[in-house]
Amino acid sequence: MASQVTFIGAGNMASAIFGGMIDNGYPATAITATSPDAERLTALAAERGIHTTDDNAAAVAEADVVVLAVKPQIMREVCEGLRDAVQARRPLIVSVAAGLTAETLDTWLGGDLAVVRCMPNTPSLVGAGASGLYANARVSDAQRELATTLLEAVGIVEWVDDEALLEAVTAVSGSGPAYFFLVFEALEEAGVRLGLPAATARRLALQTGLGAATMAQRSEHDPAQLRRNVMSPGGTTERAIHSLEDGGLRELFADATEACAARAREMAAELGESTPNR
Ligand SMILES: NC(=O)C1=CN([C@@H]2O[C@H](COP(=O)(O)OP(=O)(O)OC[C@H]3O[C@@H](n4cnc5c(N)ncnc54)[C@H](OP(=O)(O)O)[C@@H]3O)[C@@H](O)[C@H]2O)C=CC1
Ligand SMILES: O=C(O)[C@@H]1CCC=N1
Repeated sequence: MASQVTFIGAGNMASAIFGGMIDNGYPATAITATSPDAERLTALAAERGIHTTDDNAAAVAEADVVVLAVKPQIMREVCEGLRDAVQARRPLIVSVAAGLTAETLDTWLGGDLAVVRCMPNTPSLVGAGASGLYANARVSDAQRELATTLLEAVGIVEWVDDEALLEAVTAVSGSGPAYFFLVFEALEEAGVRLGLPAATARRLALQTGLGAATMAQRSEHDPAQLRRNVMSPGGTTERAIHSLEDGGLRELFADATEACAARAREMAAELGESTPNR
């Protein structure tokens, strides 16, 4: 029988994950989602066939997995409201919230729980996500598999064995979609400067990004080799790549990801400061 999965919060990230699960054949009747928004719950029940309720604690009573999918700023209040129900049931806790450590969540929920912490990214909303996952010591192999199944419903999953590495995951893939969006913006602007209509430049830039990523995923060659394959000696790409390298592109990415990871650490400290038992 399928594990009972309860989503606390039925917003973008939660609906992407349970939508992906259902599309992959997971029984909708084994899924419950909660929200304070009654209209949203009615629509979700009708469209997806899942159970819905505005009572978080009741939704946890029979759950095998509880996915915490509310904003980090309200997570403490939500967890404290769930504490008794979670301690009575002791389900696997899966959090997709940015910046909150497994230990902080465990403390807010009363302690001694199996907690999986995820860093997803927004392309999960179109089934092309990339998530980094970390499990605390209480998570069993079967629970790891379950967490993998949930997050693989919206993309690829990479496990890290040190929670601090989720900062690196944030720097590469959590925040990463924004880097590529910036590149698309810059490429479109550059195309317009060279005379292309904006719509044409955008379509060409986006399709090129999609094509390059698809090709790199399918190829037996690494991205460096694929890049060299485009760079005919003495040709146009060579000039462009030299210009990007001379402009310090690699160093810019190193600096940007360092800054991102540093901010992830700061945010964890800021959000963790409100931990009751610290
Ligand atoms: N790495 C990344 O890029 C991403 C990370 N995330 C993480 O995912 C989490 C959810 O984000 P996202 O889905 O975008 O946010 P949304 O605002 O779309 O979803 C949060 C949902 O929680 C509901 N909610 C508010 N209060 C409660 C409550 N007390 N009990 C139950 N539900 C409640 C909200 O309802 P209402 O709107 O009515 O208040 C809303 O539907 C965040 O913690 C975020 O950090 C998400 C997206 C990407
Ligand atoms: O920018 C942020 O803080 C969040 C975390 C990763 C992506 N968005």
